[in-house]
Amino acid sequence: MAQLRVSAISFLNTAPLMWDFAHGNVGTGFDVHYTLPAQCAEELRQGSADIGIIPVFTYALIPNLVLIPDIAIATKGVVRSILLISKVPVEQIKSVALDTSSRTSVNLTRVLFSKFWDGERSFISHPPDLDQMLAKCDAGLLIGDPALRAKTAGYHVYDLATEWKKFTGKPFVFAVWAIRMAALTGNDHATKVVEIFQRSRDNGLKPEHVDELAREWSPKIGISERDVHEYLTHNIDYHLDAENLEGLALFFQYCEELKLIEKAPELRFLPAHNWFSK
Ligand SMILES: C=C(O[C@@H]1C=C(C(=O)O)C=C[C@H]1O)C(=O)O
Repeated sequence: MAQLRVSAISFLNTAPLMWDFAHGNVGTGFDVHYTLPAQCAEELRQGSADIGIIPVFTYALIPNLVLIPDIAIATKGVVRSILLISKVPVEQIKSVALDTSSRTSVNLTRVLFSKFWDGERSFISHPPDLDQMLAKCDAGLLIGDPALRAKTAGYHVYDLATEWKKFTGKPFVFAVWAIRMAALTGNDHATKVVEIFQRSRDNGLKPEHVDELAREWSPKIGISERDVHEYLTHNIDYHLDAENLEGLALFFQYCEELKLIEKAPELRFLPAHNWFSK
């Protein structure tokens, strides 16, 4: 039986989701590798990966994907790792350098400027290097670990999930586990995928495992164990509950309005029971 190729994200925020994979508790059915969000989506699009924790924006662009229910990288409020860092207050920003790793937050930035921050700005894509970004533009968007590490003293810092919540009253969803339908048909592991990925998330979020992740990641990111702990338990929300789905629906609606996507996609979920027959 072929292994399912899993494209995972190398950022701290996905570490709880990957707990069982990192600790060998899922058997041999999965071939996991780690990359950046934009590349993760690209691998699913090309078919070089079967399952990926894709930027949710790209779900609207890639056909024939299904989602694993109730798992997300989301936030109900402050996210801490999606930052617009600016030399000037937001109303005065004319140009923005957007992190090349991102597909969701770059479009969240466009939505916030268009709908709530008074119109058009110029955008360029740029690798996540804050000094270089701010040498070229008024502001830079950083996501993930580079945002957690960024030295922001002296700049105006906008947490984009906080801004989204301020304007819409809703949570924000950044990433979801998506599967190429074609990869599941006839694969022995297909029937267990939902259970395996949800269990891995639940194990990763057990208090003793969050403590372990905090010890492991604190020196890697250069923030305190307490901050890592807080980030994984309070900032990031790992569930795709009804409230998060509402936030997601509104984001897709705005993306459609602004013609960033052709049409807000219908969300299709993999059922948790034995659905695929061999
Ligand atoms: C909250 C985050 O969500 C990320 C943001 C993404 C994006 O902007 O495309 C994609 C995947 C997520 O890992 C983060 O990494 O900081």
